Amino acid sequence: MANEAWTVKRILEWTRGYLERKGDEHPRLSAEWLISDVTGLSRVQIYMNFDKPLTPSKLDAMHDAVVRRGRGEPLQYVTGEMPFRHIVLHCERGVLIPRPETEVLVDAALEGVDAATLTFPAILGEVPEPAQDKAADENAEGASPFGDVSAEKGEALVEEGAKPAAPAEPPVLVEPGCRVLEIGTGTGCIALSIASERPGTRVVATDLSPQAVALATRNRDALGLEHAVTVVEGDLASAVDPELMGTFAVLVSNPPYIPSAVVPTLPQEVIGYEPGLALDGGEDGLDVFRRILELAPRALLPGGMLCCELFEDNVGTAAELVRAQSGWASADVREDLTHRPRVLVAVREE
Ligand SMILES: C[S@@+](CC[C@H](N)C(=O)[O-])C[C@H]1O[C@@H](n2cnc3c(N)ncnc32)[C@H](O)[C@@H]1O
Repeated sequence: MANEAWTVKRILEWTRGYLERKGDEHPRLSAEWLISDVTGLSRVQIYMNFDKPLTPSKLDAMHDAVVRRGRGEPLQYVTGEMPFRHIVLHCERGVLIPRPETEVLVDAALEGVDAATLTFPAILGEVPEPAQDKAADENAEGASPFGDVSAEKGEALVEEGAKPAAPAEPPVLVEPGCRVLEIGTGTGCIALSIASERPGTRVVATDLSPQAVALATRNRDALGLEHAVTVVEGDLASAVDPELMGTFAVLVSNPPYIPSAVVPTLPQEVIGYEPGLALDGGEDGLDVFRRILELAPRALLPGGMLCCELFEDNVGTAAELVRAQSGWASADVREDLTHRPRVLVAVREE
C-alpha cells in the first residue's frame, strides 16, 4: 500500500486497534494523542482532516511513537509533553510525570499564598470552553502502515497545524514578596503553576535529581518564568540560600511517598519507566516527609503553611506527626479528585 493511502482516518483506526491488542487501556485516546503530537493537529482537527494523507516523514515519526507506546511507555514520555493545570510541561524519562491529583496540592498551596498576601483579581479575558471530542470511528485492523511495528526502527504524518491550546487562566495578582519553597520539583509542575497563577510570588524549587533540575529549569524558561522561579539542586533545602530560610509563606512538596514494599507492585508502566527516587518513600513511605517536617519550622514564616501530597494509607499518620510537634496551629487532611485522603495541610502558629 503506497504511503498516500494512509490517511489520518486510516492511521487513527489502525493505531487504535494495534494499541488495543497491546493492552492499552485507552487505545483511541492514545492514538489521538500520538497523531496530534506527530502531525501538530489538535484532536478536533484530526477529525476535520480525516482524508488527508500523511507525509512519509510523519509516517516514520508515527511508527516510532506507536512502537514505543505499544511496548507500554507512558504517552507523556513518548510525546515529550503534558498539560498540567494551565501550563504545558516538557516530560522526559527519568523525571516523574505529573499526576492530576497533584493539582489539588497546588490548590492548597495557592490558598497559603493568598492567605499570606493581598490578592486581587486581574482584568480577565474570556475563558474559552475546552474543545469537545467528536464521536469515535470504528476500529480497523489489517496491515500495518509502517511495516513491522514490532521491529525497532523509527520514522513517518500531515502538515503542521495548531496544537491544542491550554485553557486560558484567570490570573490573580499577588502583592510582591510572598515566597514559596517547593521540595522535590520534578518537572517543576507545582512551582511553575504557582508562579504562573500568582504573579508576584517568588518560588524556590529544589530537587536531588540533576535531571529533574535541568528539566524544571527548561520548563521554567519555556514559560518565561525565570524572574519568578529559582531551581536548585540538592537534598531537601540544603541548596536554598540560608538567608531565605524562615521567609517562606508556603512549603509545598509532593515527596516520594510510596512504601518500599508497595513499589514493586505498581504497574509496569510506572516502575518500568519512572524513577525510583521519585517514588520510594522508605519503609512506611514517610522517610522524606519526616525530614521535611523537621526542617519546616526553620523554613516557614509564623503562620506559614506546609502542604504535602502523601499516600492515602499514611497521610493520617503524617498528620499525627505534625500534631505531635509543637508550634503548629492545625493539621488537616484533604481529599484528592477521586475523594481519597491525600493532601496534608498544616499551618504554623502565628
Ligand atoms: C513524587 S516526585 C514529585 C515531582 C513533582 N513535584 C510532581 O509533583 O510531579 C518527588 C521528587 O522528589 C525528588 N526527591 C527525592 N528525594 C529528594 C530529596 N531528598 N531532596 C530533594 N528532592 C528529592 C525526586 O527526584 C522527585 O523529583
